Amino acid sequence: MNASQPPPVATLAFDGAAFTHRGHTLLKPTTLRLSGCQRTLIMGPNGAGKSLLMRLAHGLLPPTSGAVGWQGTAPTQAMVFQRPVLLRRSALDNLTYVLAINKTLRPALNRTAGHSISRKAQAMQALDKFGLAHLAQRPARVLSGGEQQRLALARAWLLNPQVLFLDEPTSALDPAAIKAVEDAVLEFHRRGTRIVMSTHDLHQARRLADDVVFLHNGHLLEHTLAKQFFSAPASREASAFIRGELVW
Ligand SMILES: Nc1ncnc2c1ncn2[C@@H]1O[C@H](COP(=O)(O)OP(=O)(O)OP(=O)(O)O)[C@@H](O)[C@H]1O
Repeated sequence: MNASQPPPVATLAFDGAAFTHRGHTLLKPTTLRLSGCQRTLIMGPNGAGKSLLMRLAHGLLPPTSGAVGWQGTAPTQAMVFQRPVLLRRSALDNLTYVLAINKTLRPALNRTAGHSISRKAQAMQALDKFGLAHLAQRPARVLSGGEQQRLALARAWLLNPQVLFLDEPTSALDPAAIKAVEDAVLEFHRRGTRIVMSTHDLHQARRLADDVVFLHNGHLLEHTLAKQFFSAPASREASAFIRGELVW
């Protein structure tokens, strides 16, 4: 293996993992393997269980039965939500805070010509990368939806995660902001980050997916290569969803 290549990412395993709340099984027993450094898109109509699956995968929720875990060393992870969770501070301070509390950071940002650079300078680099440098002093919570999402991505960028989870990150954004998020996702992936992202946007999935996990009503119906999913889906529900006929 080339010394500059990132180490392979461990496999995420769902073994009969289910989530039940007040007697309702919202995610039926699910067995799934997510391996390799792919871009996996979790798809399905509203209420299918996409966010639940993402939260179980990222460890934010424990399954009520079955198991979810990494085979091998758990990778470093970050998650970007539909509505970013930002601190009541400036955009810049949201990033310097992350730098202060985390030890594993993007190495290229830690050094300039062999010298370490300040947290503020690293945060400014990340803001600049995501087109937010002019908004550094603006309170994060008054930024527009698209700007907040880019700030969330800049924060994730600083963490240099091996796996990035994104839960419908573009559902409230306009086309230009959607493109900015998609470009960022592609760049994360180019730099060696595994992507697991939920969306109900078929066009977006066609643009981004290597493989697709399709959920309907809490059931995992398909996990297949994107090409196959879009050309010859195996389930009736996925066929209807691709034709735009399956609303929920
Ligand atoms: N923590 C929770 N406790 C109770 N019910 C939940 C919880 N999380 C999700 N649900 C319910 O589980 C079902 C699936 O929700 P989920 O948010 O995973 O769907 P989704 O596929 O992400 O939908 P959307 O596209 O609308 O965001 C919904 O009926 C939701 O109300």
